[in-house]
Amino acid sequence: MTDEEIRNLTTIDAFIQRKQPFAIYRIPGEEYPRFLTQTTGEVCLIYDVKDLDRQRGFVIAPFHVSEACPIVLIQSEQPGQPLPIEEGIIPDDFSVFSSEEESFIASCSEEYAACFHTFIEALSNHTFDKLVLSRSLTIQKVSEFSPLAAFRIACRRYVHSYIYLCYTPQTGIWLGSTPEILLSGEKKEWNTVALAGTQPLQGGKLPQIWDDKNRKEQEYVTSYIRHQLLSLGIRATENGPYPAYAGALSHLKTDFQFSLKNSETLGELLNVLHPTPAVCGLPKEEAYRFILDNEGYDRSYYSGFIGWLDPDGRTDLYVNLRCMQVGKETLTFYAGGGLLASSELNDEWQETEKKLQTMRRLTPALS
Ligand SMILES: C=C(O[C@H]1C=CC=C(C(=O)O)[C@@H]1O)C(=O)O
Repeated sequence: MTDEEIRNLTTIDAFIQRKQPFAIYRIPGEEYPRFLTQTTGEVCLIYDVKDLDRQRGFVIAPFHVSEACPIVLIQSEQPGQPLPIEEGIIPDDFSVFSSEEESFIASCSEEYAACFHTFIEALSNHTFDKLVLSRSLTIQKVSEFSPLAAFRIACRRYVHSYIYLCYTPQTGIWLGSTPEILLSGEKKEWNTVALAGTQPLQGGKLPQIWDDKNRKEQEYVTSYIRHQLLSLGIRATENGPYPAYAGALSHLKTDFQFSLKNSETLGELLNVLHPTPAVCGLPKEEAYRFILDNEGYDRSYYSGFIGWLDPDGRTDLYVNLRCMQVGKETLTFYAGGGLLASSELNDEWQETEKKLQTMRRLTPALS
């Protein structure tokens, strides 16, 4: 493959045809996306988050690890290399919806309503303090859909988010734009965030007033992360909560900064953090089981985590939110929201509709 071919990524389809794993990702604040591939051997399959200790590579981890849905590690020799993608790769006829044209489904599906009531009952009887209910939406793929063009548009539109497009034979093609760091850092300086609570931007600006439900939802995540870090003897510096950008939405965010004596046990740390109550619930283990038993569909790699892991270099792992799986004929979008006992069915449905739009607005309209 020539430099020119990589730059224009005309060979992306060829990678998939050859079943060659790759990832392209754009870290917020960086100008160019980074590209990596595994040129020899098979990707590494891992069946326990703890086994990520001392591993290096591009990680694609599911919400729930199983035989059918393992953690996949693309073992590239080096981290992604900056790739100046040309603007010209976005076809002229690629329609990007403006927010006025976006189509929201006003009333919720029966499946969602049934799950919502099951979840609310378990919250009202105090079995749980918080639960995250999610869903997927599958649409037919139009022939003009190009994952790479969608990736490029996402980079341009969602400057504050981590954008990725990846493929392995085990996971298929995934594309996402996530605002949530799970773990990032290098050497002695590390970060994570507590991100929850959702409001649309107001005239493109961050909303400054947040109601009690949103604040409480986010506080649960903050105190969980504080507690989990302390369980490993990690005392973090906290900053927040403050409103942060996430595409056309905003969330409340608290930053955690901490040092690690060594980075030999990042797998153990990830196992303690994942899944946070931003995607799961409290108490953690019971909420995890409850979601697997009652959500009614398979989250697959949505609400898992994704990104470059390197105990001897830099790590940038994000929670896999606002994502889609690109099938042969279909596109499947995923989104969820945190529920408290006081949550309202329609509000929560609308919130998932807005989150689904993050990816939907990157796809050409069905004619
Ligand atoms: C679970 C999702 O978002 C999480 C992150 C930020 C805000 C959230 C919320 O307000 O519910 C969710 O906890 C999702 O996008 O699917």
